[in-house]
Formats: sequence, structure tokens, C-alpha cells
Amino acid sequence: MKPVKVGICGLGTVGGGTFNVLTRNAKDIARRAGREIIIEQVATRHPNPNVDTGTVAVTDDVKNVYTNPEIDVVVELIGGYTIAKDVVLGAIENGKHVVTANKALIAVHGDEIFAAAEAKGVSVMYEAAVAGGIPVIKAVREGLAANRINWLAGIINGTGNFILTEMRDKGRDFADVLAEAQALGYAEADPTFDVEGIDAAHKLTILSSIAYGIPLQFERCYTEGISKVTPEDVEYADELGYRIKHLGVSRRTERGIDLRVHPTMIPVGRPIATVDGVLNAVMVNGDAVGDTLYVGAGAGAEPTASAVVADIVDIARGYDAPAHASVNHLAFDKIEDVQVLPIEEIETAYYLRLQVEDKAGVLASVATILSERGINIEALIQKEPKSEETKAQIILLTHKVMEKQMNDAITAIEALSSTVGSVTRIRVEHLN
Ligand SMILES: NC(=O)C1=CN([C@@H]2O[C@H](COP(=O)(O)OP(=O)(O)OC[C@H]3O[C@@H](n4cnc5c(N)ncnc54)[C@H](O)[C@@H]3O)[C@@H](O)[C@H]2O)C=CC1
Ligand SMILES: N[C@@H](CC=O)C(=O)O
Ligand code: NA
Repeated sequence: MKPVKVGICGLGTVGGGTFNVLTRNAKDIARRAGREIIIEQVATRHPNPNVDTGTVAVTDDVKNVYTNPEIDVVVELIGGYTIAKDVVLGAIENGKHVVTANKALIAVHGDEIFAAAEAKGVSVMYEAAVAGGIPVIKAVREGLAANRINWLAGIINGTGNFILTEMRDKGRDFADVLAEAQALGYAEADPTFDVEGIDAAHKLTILSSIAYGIPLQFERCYTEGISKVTPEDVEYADELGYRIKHLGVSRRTERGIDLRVHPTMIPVGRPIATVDGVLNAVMVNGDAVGDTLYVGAGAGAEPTASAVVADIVDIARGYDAPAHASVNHLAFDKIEDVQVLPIEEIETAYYLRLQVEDKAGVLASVATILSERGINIEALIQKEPKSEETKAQIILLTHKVMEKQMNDAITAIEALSSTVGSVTRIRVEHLN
């Protein structure tokens, strides 16, 4: 059978990994694809010391790749919204299939890209864009195709999980662990995308679109980062039997879709709570299958390349099939425009930590504020001041309540003369 020829744009962490995996495992890959996959050309701005490109043609102009008549599949591994978008749309325009790991591009410009691909009868595949090497796009779109998805929740940023794990286990400093994640190639070009939850929000947007059959709505995803998580909260979470994870959560409710990324306390008994380091984990609950869990490396050269190459293999396997036979993003005419709930309308449990003057009646005032708003307390710890300079602390876990009621309660607690500073709030998910 005729080989499939690939052009790789970007030879950094993921591009380099993809080149090496395609080369090293060429025989196994050809057996699975039913034909040989040949790297025809590479475009890069910087050479990669971990890659020997041998006799493969290398250019610094991506246009040479996406207009190359020899190339069947263009693999976009540059990142960002500008050159990457030119590459993807240029490839589609030239009748080529596309594989990309670029979640930012898909989450923000996916609708335009998928429409262009559909018009041209080509595929756009992006397994590497969500949870790196874990085949979670395939699991949700194909493996769980029979189900009405009720909810999904995931640790979907490797850099963030690496930082939280190292802070908790080794007491390391946030900035120091972030620098290591960057050196290991896990972080985005702009690492605020990782620590402020933007990257996770891109991924949650994509996964939720497939899970619920809704448009890509990145701008409606509530996003909160991990940069304000303190070692104190990590310690109290442990004491209460929880772990703090940077979680993407989406849920189908009668009022709309709940779509959010934020630091989250999860009971240690839930398997996702102990998924550490650069690993990602995604739980998906479907009405027929119940709970399912997918775990694996969420970032890094070869784990991500594993997903990129799997997409190339899928394209190669179906290469002679008609375009409609390939599994693309969603059938456009079947997309439902269900509303995404504003954060004030979501329901969840909460962890609250407040610093108070160490005097009689403080606890009672806080309890009254909560009970007047129908908020039930599930657990409570009171910590005496550690020294004369520090304050007493009250740590609370509540039952589920609507966020706007909790906002109102926090405002009232902060207005008490006994409360010092602002209240720390972390949402709690039991994942059931
Ligand atoms: N690093 C990771 O673990 C993961 C990254 N991704 C995504 O994969 C994509 C690539 O990320 P990395 O490999 O980490 O980035 P990187 O910064 O390591 O590599 C980018 C590559 O693009 C090349 N490049 C930049 N501008 C260019 C231009 N104008 N023309 C030709 N080449 C150009 C650079 O020379 C470099 O080879 C991004 O979309 C990222 O979000 C997805 C999953 C995991
Ligand atoms: N920066 C991302 C890379 C993979 O998507 C992460 O850390 O998860
Ligand atoms: Na994936």
C-alpha cells in the first residue's frame, strides 16, 4: 500500500519526541497503520539536539511544508495562535489532513478549523491536546459513544500537578518547582497558562465539547490558578483527609453545563486524589458505563508524541476511506447550544479558612452566618495561635451550597470585627 507522508512543523519537545518515536518504532507503527509512515519534511526555527534528522529535508519556513505536494499529513507542533493557525488552515486549504497538540488553538479557533476541514473533506486530530499521552479524546468520543455523559473531572495540567506534588511531598518552593517543570519541557511557552489554569481550561473546553455535544466555549469556562495555594492549606487538607489538586470539572445539570478549573480538595479515598507528579487523570461518568478513570503522563516529549503518532496512525489506516468515515470532532448539525452556568450558579462543597481574634463567641458568630444561609458545616477545626504574633484559625468544611450563597456568607464573615483579613476558600469535590 502507498505510504503516508508526514510533514512536521515544530521540532521542540513534542516535535522532537514525535520524530524519534516515528523513527524508532517505524515497523510496529506500519503494522498498525497498514502502511508505512514516512517523515517527508520538517520545519523548525531551532535545531533539536535530541533529534538526528538524517536525510529528512529540514526547512525554516512552514509554508514549504503545508504547500508541499508530496505531504499527506501536516503535524502542527509549534504552539500559539498565529503561525500555528496559518499552518493548520494552510494545510487544510491544500487538502492535507492535520494532527496537532495545540489545545489553545483548538479551544479558541476550533470551530473555524473544523468547519474548514469539513468543507475540504480532511481530518483534524488532536489527541495530544488533552491530557498528553492519555488517549482520553478517543475514550470519550469513541469508547463512550453510547453514553450520556453526566460529568467529568480531571487533573489535566502536568506542570500544575508536578508543582503541587513537590510542594506537598518535599516542601519545595513554588518558583523553584516551576523552573524545573520548564527545564523538563512540561510547561507552556508562557507558564502562566499552566499555573493560572488557562491551559487546563483549554483542555476542559475541548473535552466537554465532545462529552456533551456543545460548542467550544473557552471564554465561558471559569478559571482560577494554583499560585495562591499556600503550604498551610495543603497541610490542613491532609489533616482533614483530602488532597488539593488543580481540577477541571464539568457537569451536566438541569440548569446548564457547569464548566470550571480551580484548586479543589478531593477526599484521599478517590483514586484521582493520589495521582501525583506530571501524571494526569481524568474521571468520566456515563449513564451506561458508570465511573471510568484514565491515568498517564500529561506532558513531556515521548508521552505526548505517543498521542500525536496515534492520530497519524488513525489517519493512515483510514486514508483510502471516504472523508465521512473518519471520526472527527463532532457532527456539526447535531451540536446543542446548552448554556454554560456562571460560577455564581454552581453548587459545590467548600473548605474555608479564616484568621480570627482569639476571643469568646467568634465561632458562634461564624456558625450563625452560615446557618442563616442554609449552609451546613461538615467538619470544623480550631487552631490556637502558634505565637503571640499570629492569630487563631478556624478551618471549616461545608456541605454543598450554591456559590452565590457562599459568596454572601464570606462577605458577612469578613465583615465581623473578629475576622482578620480575608477568608480563604477552596472548593471541595467528592466526585460522585
Ligand atoms: N511540552 C509538552 O509536554 C506538551 C506540549 N503540547 C503542545 O505542543 C505544542 C508544542 O509544544 P512544545 O513542543 O513544548 O514547544 P517547544 O517550544 O519545545 O517547540 C516549539 C517548536 O516550534 C518551532 N518554531 C517556533 N516558531 C516557528 C516558526 N515560525 N517556524 C517553524 N518552527 C517554529 C521551534 O523552533 C520549536 O522547534 C504546543 O501547542 C503545546 O501546547 C501538548 C501537550 C504536551
Ligand atoms: N503545559 C502542559 C503540557 C501538556 O499539555 C502541561 O503541563 O500539562
Ligand atoms: Na490525550
